[in-house]
Amino acid sequence: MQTQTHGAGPRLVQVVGGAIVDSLERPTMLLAARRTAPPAFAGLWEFPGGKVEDGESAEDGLRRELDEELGIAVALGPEVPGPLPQGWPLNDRAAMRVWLAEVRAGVPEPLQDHDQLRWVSLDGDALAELAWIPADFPIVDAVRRQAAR
Ligand SMILES: Nc1nc2c([nH]c(=O)n2[C@H]2C[C@H](O)[C@@H](COP(=O)(O)OP(=O)(O)OP(=O)(O)O)O2)c(=O)[nH]1
Repeated sequence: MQTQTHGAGPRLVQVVGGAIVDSLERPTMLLAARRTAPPAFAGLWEFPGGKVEDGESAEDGLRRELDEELGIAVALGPEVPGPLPQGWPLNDRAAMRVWLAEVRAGVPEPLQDHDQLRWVSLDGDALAELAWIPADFPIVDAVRRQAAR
């Protein structure tokens, strides 16, 4: 697991997540993934991804997690920048960097850590009505704004 310090700031576990869209060129749908564990997060929706390992870049960690969890290879698009150098705050111990991404090989399946995947329109209310992990709501908003550019 990788933790990062920035100046005198706190050590945060670095998590990475994929905002997988149907097309980086013209995004209309986002792939949401429903977690199976731990109990506090089971049944909530998230950006597939996970913790960056020691010696691994954030981007490589994201590619590895998306391969393990969904069985896909992706092309990464722009990062969805958060307020911290480590991306988006998740809790007092972890923050997540998020990239837009497009599937390049494979068909996403819930192989590990999820029991359901769902393509949801970036327009309209359906996305915000999903039961996301609470920390993810501002990220979902930012993804929508970035996808609309
Ligand atoms: N992947 C992911 N994790 C999130 C999101 N939002 C959020 O608060 N988290 C939290 C949940 C976990 O505490 C942490 C990520 O841990 P994880 O369990 O996905 O990491 P991992 O796949 O590397 O799993 P492990 O090795 O610790 O078992 O970040 C999100 O959108 N995606």
